[in-house]
Amino acid sequence: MLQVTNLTKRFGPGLPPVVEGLEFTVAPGEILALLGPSGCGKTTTLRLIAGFERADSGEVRLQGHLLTGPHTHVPPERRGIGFVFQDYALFPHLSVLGNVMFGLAHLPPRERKARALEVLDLVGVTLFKDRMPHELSGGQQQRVALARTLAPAPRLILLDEPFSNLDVALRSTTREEVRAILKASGTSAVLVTHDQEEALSFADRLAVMRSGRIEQIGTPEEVYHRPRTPFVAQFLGRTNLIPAQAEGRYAVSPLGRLELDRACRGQVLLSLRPEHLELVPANGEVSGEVIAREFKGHDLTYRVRLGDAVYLVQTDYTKRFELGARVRLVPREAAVVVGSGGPLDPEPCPF
Ligand SMILES: Nc1ncnc2c1ncn2[C@@H]1O[C@H](COP(=O)(O)OP(=O)(O)OP(=O)(O)O)[C@@H](O)[C@H]1O
Repeated sequence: MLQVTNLTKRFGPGLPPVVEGLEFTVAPGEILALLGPSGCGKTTTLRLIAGFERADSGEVRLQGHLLTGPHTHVPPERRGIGFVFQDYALFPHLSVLGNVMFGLAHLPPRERKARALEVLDLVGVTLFKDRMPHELSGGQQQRVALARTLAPAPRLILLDEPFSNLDVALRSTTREEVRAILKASGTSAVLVTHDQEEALSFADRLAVMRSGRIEQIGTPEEVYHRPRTPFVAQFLGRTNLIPAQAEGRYAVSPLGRLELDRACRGQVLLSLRPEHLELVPANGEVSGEVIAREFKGHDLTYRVRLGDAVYLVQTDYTKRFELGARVRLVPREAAVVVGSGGPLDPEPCPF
């Protein structure tokens, strides 16, 4: 559906690129999330795809048609792409129905109304069709904004932090609903967010961006469980980064002998998430000390000092260890190799 090739953008001569050499595709009906810290170029990428910004180099194609290229810049209104912004941007002087009909000016009046009612029904706000935007809750306004974007049946929808103005509870339900609506209508989408949980739960695939580049792209499970760099491992939730000496499928580490997710040799940096470690009472072996405990309702997170390092371990709420308890850290999963140990590696891992 969407193909982005080698896309690069600078905001001035001599300035570093804000987006550099971006490459990704979005399949028909697929939802891709662009995730990354503030300022890494997510919104600029969306604006380049929408045509609000001109690229310095690279291509954007929709269903094979060139929209952005060396000598091509199709204007935003002729791209067949919908856009949902963070602040909904509903027209305050138009009713819900009026807002949704606005983007359908090309249709005869009767068809406009019928199509608007159809999408209002799809997003579940038909009851509010005659209300003004200020008479709706944030979540309802967001659904109307989505209806307005869906009404002209765009081939692709770009969503820029669309849930960030909603409170936590409304946010997750609206997110689920919007995902279901996109799936029901078979619309492809690119979502920009800096919220890891949102990207993991909303997207079919996600791209983790850093300083204008994609550091890793894959399904949420792949990127979460098999991060390929320390940055990706740390950005997608909490993790323990552990230096170790690899020898095939195992490594010697401060936690003892660890199984690795792939064969490697030499100094490596490993990632083990807090939920992939278990705490066991120690009986004289090499042990760590529980130095902090954080109760989070359904689970507990412990901080354990072992040697010079402090490790995070997440256990279920039934595992109780007192502060000062001596414990052993036992991995429940293979450690993930996320980096080589440094320039002195005799045979560094191939990344
Ligand atoms: N029109 C512009 N002129 C100059 N610099 C810009 C312009 N738009 C964005 N930038 C810069 O480009 C960089 C990337 O901005 P962008 O908005 O794409 O990041 P982002 O990842 O979406 O961040 P956030 O999560 O904070 O919205 C920032 O350093 C920003 O200041």
